[in-house]
Amino acid sequence: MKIKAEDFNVNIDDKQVLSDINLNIREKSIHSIIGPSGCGKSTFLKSINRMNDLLKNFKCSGSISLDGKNVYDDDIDVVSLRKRVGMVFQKANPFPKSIFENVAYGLKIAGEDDSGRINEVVENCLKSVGLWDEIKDKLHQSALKLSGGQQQRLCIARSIAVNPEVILMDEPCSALDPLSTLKIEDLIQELKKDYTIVLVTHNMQQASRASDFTSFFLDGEIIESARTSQIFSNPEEEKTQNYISGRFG
Ligand SMILES: Nc1ncnc2c1ncn2[C@@H]1O[C@H](COP(=O)(O)OP(=O)(O)OP(=O)(O)O)[C@@H](O)[C@H]1O
Repeated sequence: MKIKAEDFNVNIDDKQVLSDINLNIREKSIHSIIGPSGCGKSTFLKSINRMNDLLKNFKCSGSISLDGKNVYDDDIDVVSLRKRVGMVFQKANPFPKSIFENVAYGLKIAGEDDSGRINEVVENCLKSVGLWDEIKDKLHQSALKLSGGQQQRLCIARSIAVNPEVILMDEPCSALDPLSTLKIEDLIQELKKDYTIVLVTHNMQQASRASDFTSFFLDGEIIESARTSQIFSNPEEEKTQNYISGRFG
């Protein structure tokens, strides 16, 4: 397993937000996390690359392993962990810099100073996210002038530029129109060849179209985890059935 959560618990401000999470995420698969608002989806996602460390009053126990090594071990370097485990947020958040600089940023921070190499990576990443043809003549324009869907693809290009192993996506399409959403979903399928993807989504159709495995969270617990086809056609738990048929949440 690429990622393995074992008896993972989170408290924020003395409130238990995640309880005994046990979850396996396979390498080069797309794993959706679904569940009603406030059930702990984002908290779990951000625990994988320790983004929650930035929160005050965050406490966790149990483990989340990446390739068998607990990311909460004392000897883990959080900067290199976040390089291995990239993240794409709900609202596209390009830097207020040029398109080129957005993609080149992580490489430069990592010390790459060969401009030929940087140009090559920027071009390849923009091609991977299907943006190259649209924007190759305006690489030095501000990224903020792109449409929302283009900005989100740019943010995905930025995250893959540093060659991560896992990409965490927190409702990456929630601010996008249906056409841009479909483009991102197609892109996620392409990315699966090279990366392990964990996708938090409110959109049940998206989870069923886009992912291989799905976990249903409720009140900080995992109710059910299975192949996506099973979760949506024949869930074992009544609570899952109720949620996917829109009876709550
Ligand atoms: N920074 C924080 N400070 C205090 N409580 C928090 C914080 N972040 C999350 N929580 C609490 O943790 C619980 C889970 O929140 P989380 O954002 O993980 O849920 P979610 O399932 O992703 O919700 P949504 O679908 O609405 O984004 C909520 O009760 C929330 O109030």
